[in-house]
Amino acid sequence: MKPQILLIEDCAVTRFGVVRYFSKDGYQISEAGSLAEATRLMAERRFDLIIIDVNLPDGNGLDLIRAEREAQNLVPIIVVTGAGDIPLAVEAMQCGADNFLTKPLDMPALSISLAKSLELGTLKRQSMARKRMEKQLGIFFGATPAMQEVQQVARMAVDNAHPVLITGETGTGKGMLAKWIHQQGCRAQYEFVELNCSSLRGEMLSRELFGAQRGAYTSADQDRRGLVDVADRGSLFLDEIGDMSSEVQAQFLKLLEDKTYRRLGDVKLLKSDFRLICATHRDLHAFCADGQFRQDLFYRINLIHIHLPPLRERREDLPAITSYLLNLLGATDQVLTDEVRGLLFSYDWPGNIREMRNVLERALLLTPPGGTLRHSLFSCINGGQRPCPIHLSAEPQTVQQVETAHIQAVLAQHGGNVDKAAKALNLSRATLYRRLKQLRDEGGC
Ligand SMILES: Nc1ncnc2c1ncn2[C@@H]1O[C@H](COP(=O)(O)OP(=O)(O)OP(=O)(O)O)[C@@H](O)[C@H]1O
Repeated sequence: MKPQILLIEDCAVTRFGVVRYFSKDGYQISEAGSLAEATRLMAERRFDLIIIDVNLPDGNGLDLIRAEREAQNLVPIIVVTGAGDIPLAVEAMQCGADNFLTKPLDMPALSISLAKSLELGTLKRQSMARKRMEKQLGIFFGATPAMQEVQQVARMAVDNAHPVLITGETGTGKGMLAKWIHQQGCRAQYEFVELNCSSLRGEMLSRELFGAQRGAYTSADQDRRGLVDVADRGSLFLDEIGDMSSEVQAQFLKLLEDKTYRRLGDVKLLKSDFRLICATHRDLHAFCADGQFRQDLFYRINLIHIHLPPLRERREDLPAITSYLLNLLGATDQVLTDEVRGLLFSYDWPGNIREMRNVLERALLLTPPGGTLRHSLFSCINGGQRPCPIHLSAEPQTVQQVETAHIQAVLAQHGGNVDKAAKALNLSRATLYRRLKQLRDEGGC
């Protein structure tokens, strides 16, 4: 990606010289002859560096520097002043400019300053991204073959720019995985922009995505950037894409195909280079079949598909996930007894990892200092109703149902410990794993 530079300078000759000199070095330079023009360009696009003259026909460049820094914008700024304006240059540095040069411009000196400031900008963004990342939770993958595959595909997704579609029930970690993919990749220093498509309908959703020009609708008193623009060079995460209304689906498909879009009420075509990650708990195949979701859009977003299995289909991971979450919640001293493991194992976790985290959090609050989780867990799972131990029903059952129930009961009895359960069932560990997988594939486990 070419570094995008905004040159704000009212002298056309100086602009011409700078553009000619730096375009051959692989920089993409946009020109503005006034503050108003600069503000318009900055509303449309993100720049990696700004070169600004202090005295402009419609105002003072210092005001722009102040506004950028107040808005916590880290873009590096180089100030250009006349030789006699040194006090102004000092003031510009106090306002947050990164460097200054005097006119007439010495191009090799500007070239060095440009390279250094760009490097500084990258370092600042990386440090911000690292801080953001540190605040976020780590992600737990798990050791079951299904989750190993998830991890493998997710790693492959990190290394390329194709759209990713993450499916799975609520609370399985779709949002977390989307963030993880963004943070591991080369776009991590730019924004991760998240939008839940089920929360907004029709025009509201397209306004949010594509932005709007001033006057496009009654309360639009200024130009508004869309999230597609904010995600430029970063990632755009569209959660619950299955709920996107059909008119927005058509607009979004056009953006993916043409790589351009228009703000609401605007005629100008805009560009944004974002990495697309989508998630849904819906069955998009079924949605396509009954016309609720566009097949062509589905093909576009489904290049890399990652399905996160629900917790009940990977019970073998339960003890490790529990320990992981307890660590995360600061309860490193809690020991998982076989009884607690059995309890966790005998519940289906319809809310998946989110529910498990909430249950553990609540249980820890109810546990007296130095106490064990046991009793509080019983009251927190399943709204205080102790989960029933798995037992054979009085209804007639198939052999497969009986076998499934028996395997689950034995695993629960041994706190999800596959070794112990296999011994009790007189099976080898490998056979038990194979049997579990087989029952799952048949929809029994
Ligand atoms: N792999 C994981 N490792 C650690 N914690 C997880 C993991 N997956 C989910 N969680 C926990 O569950 C919570 C919910 O995760 P997330 O929002 O990513 O799920 P989701 O599948 O996107 O849910 P929804 O479909 O309801 O939006 C997270 O905030 C985190 O606490």
